[in-house]
Amino acid sequence: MTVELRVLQPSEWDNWYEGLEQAFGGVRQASERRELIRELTDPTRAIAAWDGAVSVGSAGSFGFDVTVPGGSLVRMAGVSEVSVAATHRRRGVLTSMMRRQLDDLREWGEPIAILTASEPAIYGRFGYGVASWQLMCEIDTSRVRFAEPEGPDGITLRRVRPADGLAACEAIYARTVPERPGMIARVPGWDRLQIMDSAEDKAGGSDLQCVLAERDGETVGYTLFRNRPVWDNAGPKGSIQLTDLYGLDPAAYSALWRFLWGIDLTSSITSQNRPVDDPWLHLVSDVRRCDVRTWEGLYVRLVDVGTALATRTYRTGVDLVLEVEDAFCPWNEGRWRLSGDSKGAVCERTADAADLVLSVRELGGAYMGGISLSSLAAAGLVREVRPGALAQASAAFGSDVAPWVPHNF
Ligand SMILES: CC(=O)SCCNC(=O)CCNC(=O)[C@H](O)C(C)(C)COP(=O)(O)OP(=O)(O)OC[C@H]1O[C@@H](n2cnc3c(N)ncnc32)[C@H](O)[C@@H]1OP(=O)(O)O
Repeated sequence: MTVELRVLQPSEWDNWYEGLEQAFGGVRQASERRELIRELTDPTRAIAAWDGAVSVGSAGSFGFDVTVPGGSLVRMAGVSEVSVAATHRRRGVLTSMMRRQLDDLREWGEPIAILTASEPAIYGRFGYGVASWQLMCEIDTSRVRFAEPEGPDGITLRRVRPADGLAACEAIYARTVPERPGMIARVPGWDRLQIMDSAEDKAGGSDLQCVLAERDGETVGYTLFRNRPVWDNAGPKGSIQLTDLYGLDPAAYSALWRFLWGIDLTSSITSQNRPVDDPWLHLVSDVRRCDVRTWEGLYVRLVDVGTALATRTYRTGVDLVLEVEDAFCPWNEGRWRLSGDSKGAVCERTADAADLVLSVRELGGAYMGGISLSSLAAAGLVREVRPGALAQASAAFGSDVAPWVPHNF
């Protein structure tokens, strides 16, 4: 077997994408979704692995602007479309594509790569660290009360067709992007993916539904969801499957949750991906009956440690030397002095003694402010050399708002 890696040619896209679909189980996606993905895929950023004329591997990336702690947007490579044919697995094809991709990103001057993984065991070896958790829930709305704060909110709700409400929803989404690390600014085209409504998206549920929250004629929030009607011997037991819910203020946010809670003939709300500090957790009468679970969400890989650490700000002042281990990208190895605060940062090579020793994977994990360096140290993954350095670094890297990635890619 000789596998050759090449940049994808547009004419090869069908072959390449079919290989990807095969690797994920062989179910062909709806043509509308396929065509949109084709449009969104930049072939010049996509790696194709070929065994003769057969496409046996894929690895793409999208250029995204992502919020980092402090609120600014930083260009990152959103790695996706990764697959190796079942006939060619466990022979190093993925490893060779990851090698090529990280070399390319370095050459293109893109200091950070991010992804969400199909399985947690895959990407740590390439220097990706878990940088956020996401919350899943199944709320028993027949037993759990939504204890909304009292007071007039002036909110009215309006149901619209998702396509008709898209511009208003996207305007709300855009306003929330700078408020939370990990949020990805929408690139034109990706908004259409949000309201795609093929049979595979519905999976037994209704068409996608959209409700806008408005105050004085201004949109101040929205929710996208499906209703999945279920009846059993005891009567109706439908479920609301929540896709999106954003409110610009507490009143708009609560009004949307209250609305979902009260939909007749349903007794649960489920979501696969909410932030771990979602405010509704404080507004329910019985959080145990909300069946809250967590998954790891975003993975971060610092491609160029110096540039990456200098592109975010720090919650408190920091001035210390990090000794970084990075076997897969050895150009990052060695000691870096990081000095910064809430206004900006500098990170440069130094010959000074190390204050903290850690691998690039842990540094990527801590980058978005949601995984504390102290907890990584407690796990034995960060070593404090100078007493006090860990507390200083952990406070500086942290974020008040948990990182979260609601944007699929
Ligand atoms: C960002 C995204 O797109 S996530 C989507 C990832 N794609 C999928 O999950 C689709 C289904 N799976 C696949 O296509 C393939 O199994 C891949 C892409 C995950 C792995 O491809 P392979 O070519 O088999 O990986 P490769 O041979 O380079 O493996 C490198 C190492 O990772 C390990 N590894 C690879 N995949 C997995 C896995 N799913 N679980 C655990 N270990 C894994 C290998 O055992 C190997 O370990 P070793 O170095 O200790 O021997």
